[in-house]
Amino acid sequence: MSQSLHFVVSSSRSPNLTLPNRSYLKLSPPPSNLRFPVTFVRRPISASSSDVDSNSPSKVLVSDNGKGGVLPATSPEYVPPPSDSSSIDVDAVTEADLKENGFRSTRRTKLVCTIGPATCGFEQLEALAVGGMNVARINMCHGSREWHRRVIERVRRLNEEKGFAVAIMMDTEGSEIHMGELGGAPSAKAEDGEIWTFSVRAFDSPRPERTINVNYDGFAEDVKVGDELLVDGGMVRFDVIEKIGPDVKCRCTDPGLLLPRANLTFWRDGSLVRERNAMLPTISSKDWLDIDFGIAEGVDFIAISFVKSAEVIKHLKSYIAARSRDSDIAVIAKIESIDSLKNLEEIIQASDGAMVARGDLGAQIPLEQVPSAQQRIVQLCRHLNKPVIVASQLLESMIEYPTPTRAEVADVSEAVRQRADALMLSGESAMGLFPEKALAVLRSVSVRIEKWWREEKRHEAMELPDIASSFSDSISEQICNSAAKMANNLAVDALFVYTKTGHMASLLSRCRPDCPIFAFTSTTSVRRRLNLQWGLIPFRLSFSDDMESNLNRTFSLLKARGMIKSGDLVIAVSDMLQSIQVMNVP
Ligand SMILES: Nc1ncnc2c1ncn2[C@@H]1O[C@H](COP(=O)(O)OP(=O)(O)OP(=O)(O)O)[C@@H](O)[C@H]1O
Ligand SMILES: CC(=O)C(=O)O
Ligand SMILES: [K+]
Ligand SMILES: [Mg+2]
Repeated sequence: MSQSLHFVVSSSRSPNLTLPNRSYLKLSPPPSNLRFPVTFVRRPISASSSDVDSNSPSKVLVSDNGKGGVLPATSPEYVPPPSDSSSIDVDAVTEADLKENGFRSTRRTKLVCTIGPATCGFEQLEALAVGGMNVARINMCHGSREWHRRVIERVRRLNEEKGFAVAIMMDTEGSEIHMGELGGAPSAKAEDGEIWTFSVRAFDSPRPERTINVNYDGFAEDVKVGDELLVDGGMVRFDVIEKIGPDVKCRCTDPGLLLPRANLTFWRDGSLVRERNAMLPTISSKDWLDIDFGIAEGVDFIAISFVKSAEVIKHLKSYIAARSRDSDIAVIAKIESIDSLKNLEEIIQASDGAMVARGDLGAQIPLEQVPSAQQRIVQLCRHLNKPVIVASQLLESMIEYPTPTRAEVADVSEAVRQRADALMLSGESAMGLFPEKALAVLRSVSVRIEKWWREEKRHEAMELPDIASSFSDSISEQICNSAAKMANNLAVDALFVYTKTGHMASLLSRCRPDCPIFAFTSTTSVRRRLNLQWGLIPFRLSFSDDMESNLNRTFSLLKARGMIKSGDLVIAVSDMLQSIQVMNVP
């Protein structure tokens, strides 16, 4: 195509217009059944180089060497272009990836890293960002607020100084039952047959031998002699043998390492016991203080642990809306309890995203039910257009070893094949010996499985249900579905979406198209949030309502930085003008 083909479907938002339920737009012949004006224009789109910010440096920081390794940063003094109206913000890693590997091999699956003692330094955080971390997660179960504040500060500085858009996710502690600290010890070993005391009493240090504090006051009343007590979902097991007031004596039946603040569950006749602890609030008083902290620090996501119902999500969202200036903190529901599975659809509907928190989920339902629960949650999230994270033990052995087990690679592959939005590292990045290597494994497995899926055309003919709640939403949804389908049929190089709130970008992402989606948005907070969603490459760019000038500017800016070239075929949509445009980059 030497000349660009440019067609616009425009509609006013008149409610009298009816859009056929699923009418995919075809290039030729023009659709005759659409009842709003359709214009086809054949004309080249011209780009003027005067728009290019001549100051934008486009030095390459790093790149993937195609074997899953990272080439070292060559330019530590890299300064990103200034965020003024004439520039476009994208990080150096994405830029290098696009230039060197082309659009097709960009990674679509996003990566979340839990930050802990192994990764909290500036250089360590930078290494993770360079290695592809899209979201940094801080877990309020561990560390002080001051510790978390410093991590947030460093991530923000990294974004400002190096042009990254790493988002921050704060994860609440929740009212789970867990052990206390081990008096400063990193762990304690429980041996087979040993008698340990679990008590709601707090102890002065040093902690009495073989004694563990439990954070839940009702513990001794809820458990019964004969119950089985599981630490961290079964890493260590005890039988309850005697109750003496606040103390519960237990015999170790599966020896292992007890870690500070490890999660505790108790089981009776093969099922999880949910006595009064089932009445514990999802958001504890400590969680509310942490949430206030998160709002004040302007985190991008708040993940709520042990969600039981949609009500708590709605409650938190209204709390955030009342307190946060732009109320743009997204709420992620962690699916890790039996109740959350019972109320799954309502919970996901009320949330801005979900996490398959397999660690605690596997301590609440039989392990063999976790894979089907994962598949159900991932599918439902995609149907409802909510980003979904698959979390816990993806590369657990890499806490200690530099290579993963084959089974772990297969597990990561399965999550990628399910087209989850994001994969998460927990202990691997928080306290493991090989955080960067673990991240590199997630990256290379993602890229490889995504490619395999495209080559084999393994995309299931997934009919996405209509989810729009208004007529204008319905137009957006149909446009995105059609644009994604056209992008696959025409094998375009990239989809462009100009979006203020990110909604159109997420609708495109939901279709999981073969090509990457360049999402242009004018605010840095929306850019960071889009970083959690499958296939989106978020750019910050100020743009107008005039799509032609937006496109011309974008082409000039991206061409000047070598990120696209003349002849690339692009489909563009926007949430200002409801249109689909197909064109070659001039
Ligand atoms: N901020 C921190 N300070 C110290 N250790 C941490 C921190 N964050 C995580 N860790 C360590 O990494 C491990 C894994 O982290 P992760 O966030 O998965 O926590 P978790 O305790 O398993 O609970 P959750 O169910 O909330 O994920 C923790 O058990 C803890 O040992
Ligand atoms: C991530 C988390 O909370 C879990 O897997 O339990
Ligand atoms: K947590
Ligand atoms: Mg959990």
